[in-house]
Amino acid sequence: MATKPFALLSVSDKSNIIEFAQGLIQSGFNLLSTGGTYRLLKEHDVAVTEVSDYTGFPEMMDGRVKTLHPKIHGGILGRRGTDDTVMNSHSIDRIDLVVVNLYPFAETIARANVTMNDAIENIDIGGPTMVRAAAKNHAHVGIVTDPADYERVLIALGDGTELTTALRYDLAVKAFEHTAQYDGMIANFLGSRVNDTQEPESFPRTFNVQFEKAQDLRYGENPHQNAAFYTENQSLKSQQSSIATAKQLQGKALSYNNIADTDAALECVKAFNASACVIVKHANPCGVAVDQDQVAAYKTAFSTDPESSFGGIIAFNRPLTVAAAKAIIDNQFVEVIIAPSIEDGVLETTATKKNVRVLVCGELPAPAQRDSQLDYKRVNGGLLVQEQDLGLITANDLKIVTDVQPTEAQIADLLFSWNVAKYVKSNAIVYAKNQRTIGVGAGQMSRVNSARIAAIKAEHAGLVTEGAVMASDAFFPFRDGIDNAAEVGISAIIQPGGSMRDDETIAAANEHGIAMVFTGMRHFRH
Ligand SMILES: NC(=O)c1ncn([C@@H]2O[C@H](COP(=O)(O)O)[C@@H](O)[C@H]2O)c1NC=O
Repeated sequence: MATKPFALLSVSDKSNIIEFAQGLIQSGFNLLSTGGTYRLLKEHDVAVTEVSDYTGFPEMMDGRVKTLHPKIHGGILGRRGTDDTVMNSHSIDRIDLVVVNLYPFAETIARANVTMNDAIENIDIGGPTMVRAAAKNHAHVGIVTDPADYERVLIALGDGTELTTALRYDLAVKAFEHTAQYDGMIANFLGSRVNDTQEPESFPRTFNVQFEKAQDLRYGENPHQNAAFYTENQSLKSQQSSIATAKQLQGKALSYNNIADTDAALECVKAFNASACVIVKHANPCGVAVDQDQVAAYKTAFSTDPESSFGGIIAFNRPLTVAAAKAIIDNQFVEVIIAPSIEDGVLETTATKKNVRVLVCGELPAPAQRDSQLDYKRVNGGLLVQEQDLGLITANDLKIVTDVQPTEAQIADLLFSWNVAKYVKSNAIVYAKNQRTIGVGAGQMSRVNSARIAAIKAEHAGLVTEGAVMASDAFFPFRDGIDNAAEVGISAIIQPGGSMRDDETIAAANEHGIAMVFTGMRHFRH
């Protein structure tokens, strides 16, 4: 029987494995390794025994069977103290540390034109078996699945081969999280195809995604609700900027509602190519403006609805300037400011209101380049899953349906208001002029009431609706919405069209001399 325990190294991602192996030898381990890992270590003069020499069985079936042997699994799973006799009688040595990372299934299925055979061959079997065995026996065995842990494991080992109970437990939880995510990915891939076909046919039969806790929250939407913020598992996470990638540079801890509203503001500001400012309150944009001058963009957005902007969330799609930060801090109570980055000096400016949360999220993708993510909505006892609404409309997509043709300036404002309406809860009505909102009517159960509210808000803010354009996130079921728009002086309307009474709304627009365009795309948001 070996006096020193074994560490078994079998890794697909071989980064830093040589240094780690050398460190393990110094700590007092003998090393066991599978083919590819063994060869790499040998090439670097690391003393190591090949698993096949130890078990007496060659690796076979193109690597499908390498470590699946009682001498390996007995060495990992044997209960020290309880199973010593049986281990001795079968010449099974202790394997006290298992270092495994799995076949790259995620990378394989992400490749264009991946074949089903490639995917199947990249389903690791022996690796997860060892990972789960070691994690189960964490009372005695350490399991390392992430090269990022090599350093802390070597430090913890020092000159010995024992890890603390706490570290073994932590590594075991991480190992089960790793295999759960790995198997979830496989189930999603196979479960969204029928009969071994290459192309996905549908959403998977079971929906398996892993979210990692980013932070505990003080409470949820209300103080009597516990809450936490989870972000998508690293391997699935989009690389694009989002609330999940954002870094907080100053201010109080983010609340549940802050995170939800910041997401709404950031996703809305991403819709604009030009420099824009979006102010969100209770998940709805209450002021939006496009202006190269960031201070002007902020001031104009704010002036749409100063009352609602109080305690709002403000998002920019350009680096935050000192001047814009100062304009905000001097002007209003704000919960969160988020921008791709900040200029030098911004934090000195915002520090005067130290509770204000300042976040940077990294450069934003162009509107047409946004990653397609899935949207989830929990219902009691279930989950609704859909593709994110990233539908884009350009001037070329617009169908002019009235006698009056919109001018170029009106088309620009129609598209602006359409972009805002997409981020306003339905029924959504947005009045806009000169690339700024004039009034936003959100979340009403009848469309005409949203239109009335947009007009009331404009009046309240001292803004003129005469000559403004109007966006409606869905078609007008009756002509009353158009009549209402005419009453407040709306000059052009953008809406999806598609109602059985489109003729009536077109006739109403013609009667009032309003230009109207159809997008053919609806943007309900609940
Ligand atoms: N089949 C087995 O018994 C087996 N044992 C370990 N592996 C995997 O083989 C990989 C390492 O292989 P190599 O050292 O040959 O490069 C690791 O990702 C490990 O998880 C196996 N491969 C697949 O199941």
